[in-house]
Amino acid sequence: MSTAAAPVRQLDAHTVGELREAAEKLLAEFGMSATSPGLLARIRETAAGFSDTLRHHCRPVDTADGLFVLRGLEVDDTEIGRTPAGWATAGDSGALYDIALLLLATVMGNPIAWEGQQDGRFVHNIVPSPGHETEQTGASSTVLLSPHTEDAFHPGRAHLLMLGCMRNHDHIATTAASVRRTRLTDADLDRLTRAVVPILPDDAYEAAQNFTDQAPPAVPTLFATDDGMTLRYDPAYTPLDDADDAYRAAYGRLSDELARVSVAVSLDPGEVLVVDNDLVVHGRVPFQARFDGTDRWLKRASVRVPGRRTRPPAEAAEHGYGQAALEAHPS
Ligand SMILES: O=C(O)CCC(=O)C(=O)O
Ligand SMILES: [Fe+2]
Repeated sequence: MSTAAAPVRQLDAHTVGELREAAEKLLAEFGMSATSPGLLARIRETAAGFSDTLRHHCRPVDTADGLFVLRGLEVDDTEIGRTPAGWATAGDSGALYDIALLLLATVMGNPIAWEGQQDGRFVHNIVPSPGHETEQTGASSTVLLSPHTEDAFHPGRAHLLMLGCMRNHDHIATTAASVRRTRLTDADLDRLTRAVVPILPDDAYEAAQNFTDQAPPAVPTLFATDDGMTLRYDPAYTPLDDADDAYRAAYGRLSDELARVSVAVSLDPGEVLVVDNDLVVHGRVPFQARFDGTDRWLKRASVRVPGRRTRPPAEAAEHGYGQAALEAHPS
């Protein structure tokens, strides 16, 4: 893994001010709730009025890295208070940044929330939680969070994943690997674009894991678009034992390639990592949590981009294990 610099989009002071003032105004107007329908409507209005400069910084990912870092926002380490001990007790901690993230997300597309995840909130708190150290979820710490497509089990998953950093004293890196940087033989590409095995719901979705109404659909790992390859990948939740040897071997070579091209991005407070969830798989290095209120703390938003053609049309028929995402801005 390399720590090669991710493409950075630096916001100038004026544009940061524009974003911050808008977020402060909405927070003052709506109190502390980051998800009321009234607030969401005002977020949409406000984002529509943003300057061309701010909008330009929110343009789609435009390199094969499949990601960028928005830099310029500042986070006052004292003002934000203690890192919550878990998402369930986070409440409105850092609510200003929930709103700032939703404003940016709304410029990029339509933020989504899942009823079955973090109480249906549009912005998730990603913090290490005692008792969850070794899980394959964002609450883990001592294990490597292996590279995955976010919400890979679902056809309505995000096109973009945004991770905004509140605190990261120990410089713990998010990992990211773009399928557009991998090299695979035509034979492997051919195998991996076939629908052979399903991707099952991850441990963040208890209700989906109990869904037994219909069989899990087999889905392709890779999909060739006019603009290049996209991927849907979550090995920890893919029953590869059900695939034949040739498929397993090809999948293994894809995993090796993703590891080879993986970059480590250690976010500083105020930075927002934007990952194209169709091009890039992300994860996190293992770390020792502090559990003393000063732990690493990220805010996460998921965004759909209307009209994208990065996925196989057959996805439209998938049941999504009974889960549905809520869109912040009804179309
Ligand atoms: O903690 C991180 O850097 C990433 C965690 C993750 O996979 C996520 O938030 O979706
Ligand atoms: Fe993730």
